[in-house]
Amino acid sequence: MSDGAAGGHNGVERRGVMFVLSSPSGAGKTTLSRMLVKEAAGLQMSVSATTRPMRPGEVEGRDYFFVDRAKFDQMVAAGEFLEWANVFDNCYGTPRAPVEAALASGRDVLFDIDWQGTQQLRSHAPNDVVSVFVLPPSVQALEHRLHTRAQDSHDVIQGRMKKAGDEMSHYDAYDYIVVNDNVGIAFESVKAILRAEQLKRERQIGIDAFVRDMRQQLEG
Ligand SMILES: Nc1ncnc2c1ncn2[C@@H]1O[C@H](COP(=O)(O)OP(=O)(O)OP(=O)(O)O)[C@@H](O)[C@H]1O
Ligand SMILES: Nc1nc2c(ncn2[C@@H]2O[C@H](COP(=O)(O)O)[C@@H](O)[C@H]2O)c(=O)[nH]1
Repeated sequence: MSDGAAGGHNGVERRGVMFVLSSPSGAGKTTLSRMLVKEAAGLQMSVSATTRPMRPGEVEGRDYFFVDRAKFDQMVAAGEFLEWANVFDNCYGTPRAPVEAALASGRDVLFDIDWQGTQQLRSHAPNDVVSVFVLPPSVQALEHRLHTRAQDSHDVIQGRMKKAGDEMSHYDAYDYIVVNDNVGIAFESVKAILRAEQLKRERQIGIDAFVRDMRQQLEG
């Protein structure tokens, strides 16, 4: 799925996509994001900062930048976030600098963020954001996934289940909806959306010159 240098498709310069996945907690965003980053060369995961405690198995700088509330507030005040929000009583924010650097070098960026963050990103960059809402196949499957992930306490899981309905109510602000029942099929769907969005004419900013050059060769 690689586009090669500078995000170009067959040598045509292209604007990077800001590819957002949101869902109720446990529907499978992190799973799908990891699969996508492995397969889609040129796609960079945005690593958020959070005040949430680290889960077993999480790695600083890979899963999140784990910071305390004072540091988070300082980052907000310094304008270091592209967006930030309070989710499940913790703060989460997208560091601005890595995203801007990736987009400037022609890479696509993948965001695993909630609906509030998506709204903020969309207001900053309406033409670059492509958003996908991931739904679980059922409420029972969602709860089962949160339990089998086995990384949160019973109380945390109950809290997230209580808020799942609220999170889901924002599905209609998203460009695409993917039901994550079979993970392989959901992955193929998300990958197809990214590919189609990369190929949109308006994102292929080098296409005019590319066609002009060929026409000149044909005419000359
Ligand atoms: N299609 C699927 N079928 C069965 N289990 C799945 C499927 N997709 C993901 N899972 C499992 O469900 C659990 C939750 O998935 P994941 O952590 O990716 O969710 P998430 O949406 O990122 O949650 P959060 O918002 O809390 O970070 C994980 O244990 C994952 O392996
Ligand atoms: N608005 C933002 N939401 C974010 C960001 N990073 C993660 N999230 C969302 O928070 C919840 C909970 O995540 P978890 O890792 O504690 O399970 C989930 O919906 C994420 O998508 C962010 O930078 N901004």
